[in-house]
Amino acid sequence: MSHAWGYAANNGPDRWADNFPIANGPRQSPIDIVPGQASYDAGLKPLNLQYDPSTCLEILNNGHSFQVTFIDDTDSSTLRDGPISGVYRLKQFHFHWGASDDKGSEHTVAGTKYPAELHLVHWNTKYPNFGDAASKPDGLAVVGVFLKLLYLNALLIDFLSTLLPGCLDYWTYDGSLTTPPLLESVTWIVCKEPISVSPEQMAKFRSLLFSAEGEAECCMVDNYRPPQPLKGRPVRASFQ
Ligand SMILES: NS(=O)(=O)c1ccc2oc(=S)[nH]c2c1
Ligand SMILES: [Zn+2]
Repeated sequence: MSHAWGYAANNGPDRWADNFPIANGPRQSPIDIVPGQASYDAGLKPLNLQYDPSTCLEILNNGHSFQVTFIDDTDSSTLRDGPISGVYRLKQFHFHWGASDDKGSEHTVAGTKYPAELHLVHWNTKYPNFGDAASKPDGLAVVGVFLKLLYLNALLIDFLSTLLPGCLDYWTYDGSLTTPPLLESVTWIVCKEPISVSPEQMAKFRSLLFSAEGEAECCMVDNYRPPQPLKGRPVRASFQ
């Protein structure tokens, strides 16, 4: 039976535990990152991200976000080093955002919400595919990048906009998918430095629809899960 989970009052994050009891598990995501409580780990390596844009397969509205999916049958777009060992392949990236600029990110930094958050989803190639990896404690690695608004003219912002910040300092902790099935298989890597987005780009996000054709139009906004209990987990920083 397919679970009709969503972000509305009757099927949103507070109701997910009804069908996905792991929602109250020991390593749920997102979390509030408190920089002063993160411990610097000199053993953490710099992130090694190698992306080949030609392996982009399709852009789709999956009813919860819009997602850019990649061909993941070779090591053409990968994540190595950082807090992980081995090679993880990029499967897809997607975003979470708010109805207004004061909310939208899933992770927060000392309580601060950003207007949106990018998730670059990778799976551990020691497993045969994403689906199998998603059920393993070291199966997935998601790089989270905060988006902040920059009020520049459209030409300049298009020139500036990239998927990754210049500085790849990050926090890392063991967590989960932030949407059902909420599997506790994600090594989270959250970049300290946000990337910039224009008001026009944010407006485009907010013009997407949760609803399918023929249904009453419902704008895709506030598709974020709020921070979950840390339950004693360590949060490490790659920077001092
Ligand atoms: N929001 S997220 O934790 O990056 C994430 C990543 C991949 C996913 O696949 C399914 S299914 N739900 C997912 C949630
Ligand atoms: Zn996500």
